[in-house]
Amino acid sequence: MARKSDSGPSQPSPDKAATHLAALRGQIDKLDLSILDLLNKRAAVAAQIGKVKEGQGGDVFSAAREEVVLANVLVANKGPLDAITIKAIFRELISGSRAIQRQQKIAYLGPEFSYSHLAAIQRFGEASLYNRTANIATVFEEVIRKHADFGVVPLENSTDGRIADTLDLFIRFPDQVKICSEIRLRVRHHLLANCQQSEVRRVYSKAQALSQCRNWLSKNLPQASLHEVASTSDAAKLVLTEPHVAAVASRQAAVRWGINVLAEGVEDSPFNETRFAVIGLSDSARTGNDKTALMFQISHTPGALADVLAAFKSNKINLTWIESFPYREAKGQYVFFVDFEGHRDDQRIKKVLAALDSICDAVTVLGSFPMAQVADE
Ligand SMILES: O=C(O)C(=O)C[C@]1(C(=O)O)C=C[C@@H](O)C=C1
Repeated sequence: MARKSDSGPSQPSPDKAATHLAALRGQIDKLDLSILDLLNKRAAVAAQIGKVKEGQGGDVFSAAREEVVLANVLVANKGPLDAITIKAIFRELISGSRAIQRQQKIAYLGPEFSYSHLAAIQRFGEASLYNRTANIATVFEEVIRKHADFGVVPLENSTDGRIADTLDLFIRFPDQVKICSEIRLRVRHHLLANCQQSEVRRVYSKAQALSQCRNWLSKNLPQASLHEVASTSDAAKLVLTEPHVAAVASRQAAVRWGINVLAEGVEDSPFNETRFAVIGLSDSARTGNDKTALMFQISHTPGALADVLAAFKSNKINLTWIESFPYREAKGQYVFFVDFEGHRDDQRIKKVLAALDSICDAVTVLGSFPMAQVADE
């Protein structure tokens, strides 16, 4: 008597499977053409919007509108594609729309594949033109001189706190640039090398990246010495020229220079994140889920800072960031930076800004912008 197979449901014959596969691929080919048609119909509408904006002298990039577009599709999405995939698809779609309207030039702190570059691509997609600069001051200057439409500058990271150069530049150029968008980038570091992990003798990276991976490196590469270089990209390039060398850098750097990823996610903190500001000549319209950034100076009198904080408290405004920064022009004076929930057009924010005007020696609104979610690089 023939024994029943215990290997589960019977498999279709190879011929049947091949026919089925071809039929499914045929469905995908047809769907792709429909999607392509819809993509170009959408792009044609975006081109018309571009003409309207041109007539009004409006900006191509609208951070507020892009938030709404993304929220609409994410709420409507029933899968099986996940939110990360939908976001990535729409990011590139919108990037393409902007390029049709007028290609946007984005200045960022280089080199290529620095985390500033990755953050810029997160926000502006592949269809924008990117202009790398040697320092953060040049990003500000490029925007002010209108050589770039926008600039991407780091504000703070979760391990080392504020980025002093950026805060200093907001003080040096008050009212000349505005923050129109923020980018929160989940920073993942990887160990890149073209030798075995046991053969690594030297590890290169930027100072912050080495400090963010210190525990992992001492546990997993006790035989290697650590060396600071100007950027994670420079570190990756050294892997190509020196033997027994590894770099702590991004996945994109590994792909760009054809280096193996020996270990992924070697950062010590699972919450390693850098927050960036997108600077332009104006800030963003209200979305209902916004933040505002400002800097202020107060007199050296008892309770002056407490009065400022009390104005936020009495208007029930949640602060999301506060930093004090030495003011170079006057010894012993400080400039305070705060971010809080709400848009400068909200009634309660207008109230608090009016209160700060009477308490502070100087107040500069750096901009209102949509509150960002953390994005994976
Ligand atoms: O709605 C607009 O203002 C558009 O230009 C369209 C669009 C989009 O593709 O959805 C493109 C660029 C803007 O930053 C926002 C949205």
